[in-house]
Amino acid sequence: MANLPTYIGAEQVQSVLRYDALVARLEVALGRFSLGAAGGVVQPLRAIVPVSPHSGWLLVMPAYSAGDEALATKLVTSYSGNAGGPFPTHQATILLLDPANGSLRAIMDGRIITDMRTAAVSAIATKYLSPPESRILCILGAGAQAHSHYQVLMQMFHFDEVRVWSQTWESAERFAGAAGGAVTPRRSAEEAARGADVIVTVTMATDPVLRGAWVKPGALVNVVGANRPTWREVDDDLMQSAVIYVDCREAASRESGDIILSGANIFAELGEVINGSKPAHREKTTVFKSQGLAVEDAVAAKLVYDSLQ
Ligand SMILES: NC(=O)c1ccc[n+]([C@@H]2O[C@H](COP(=O)([O-])OP(=O)(O)OC[C@H]3O[C@@H](n4cnc5c(N)ncnc54)[C@H](O)[C@@H]3O)[C@@H](O)[C@H]2O)c1
Ligand SMILES: O=C(O)[C@@H]1CCCCN1
Repeated sequence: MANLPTYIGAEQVQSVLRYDALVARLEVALGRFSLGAAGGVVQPLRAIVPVSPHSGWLLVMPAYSAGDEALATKLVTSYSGNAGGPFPTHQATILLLDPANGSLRAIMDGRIITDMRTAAVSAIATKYLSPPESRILCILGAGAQAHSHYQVLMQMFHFDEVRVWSQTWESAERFAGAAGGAVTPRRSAEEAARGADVIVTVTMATDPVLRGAWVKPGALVNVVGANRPTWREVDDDLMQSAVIYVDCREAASRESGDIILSGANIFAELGEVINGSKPAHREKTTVFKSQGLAVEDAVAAKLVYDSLQ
């Protein structure tokens, strides 16, 4: 009889998942994804179920990567009303299956993986697209993604100065306190963003929190939030003046308000830059629009599972 599936909780995921290994795997996975059928990644557009009475969303995200022997689906919920309460705004579970026979191998916490793989992908975008000798990092938002982005970006790059802005001064101060000396809270998004070389937007905003007028020419903006067709995190000015990179053309064109409502042209997928088929315009102002890909979760979950064998 087949073995029962293993349950892998958040603490266990956290104890084995390391950014260096994750970034390396995701860079390969993004490259494969952007090769199309030749890359061996199968990933339909995710199903998104509104839970309207509770202002929530359920996203079902399946993917298979032949090169990684990873078959999984993530169930992730996004409930902005959970902010400040006992439940996180984003909660997730990943089901990892055996591609050889379709049997369930593991049921795994997906919250830590969501936080870490999203930040790791932004770090890969930063590696390819940020201006050389970037010194100042700006983080808009102070939640789970702000923390994971801070961790991986400080691990992979050298920033002399890190600024954070959030909806409330208290949350920005709390973030700075938890992060340690290098981070200073700012009173406004404009104050935080002006002069920064790399900007990360990781908010639950539905209207722009960042204006193109504040962005230093040549900077990279990793736009991580506003993952609904009517939601915005950045304004038209930025979207129309920057070179736009995305994780997945199809997802960005269908799900991202910043892409759809600005009418901005997508220049390339990050995987195309990794594969060398599209250039990285480091000298220009760039936006990396991240929507989040199921293949990132599948590869991360396989990495966790293998680390525990
Ligand atoms: N691209 C991806 O792969 C991906 C993956 C996971 C989460 N996300 C998105 O990233 C964003 C951050 O997620 P999180 O898990 O850190 O959430 P979180 O709830 O932990 O943090 C959200 C932050 O945004 C701030 N905020 C909320 N409403 C705001 C508003 N109207 N204006 C400005 N700031 C506001 C909050 O104060 C908080 O600091 C969300 O939009 C989420 O859906 C994207
Ligand atoms: O890829 C993800 O996991 C997230 C979930 C929340 C909405 C945006 N994308």
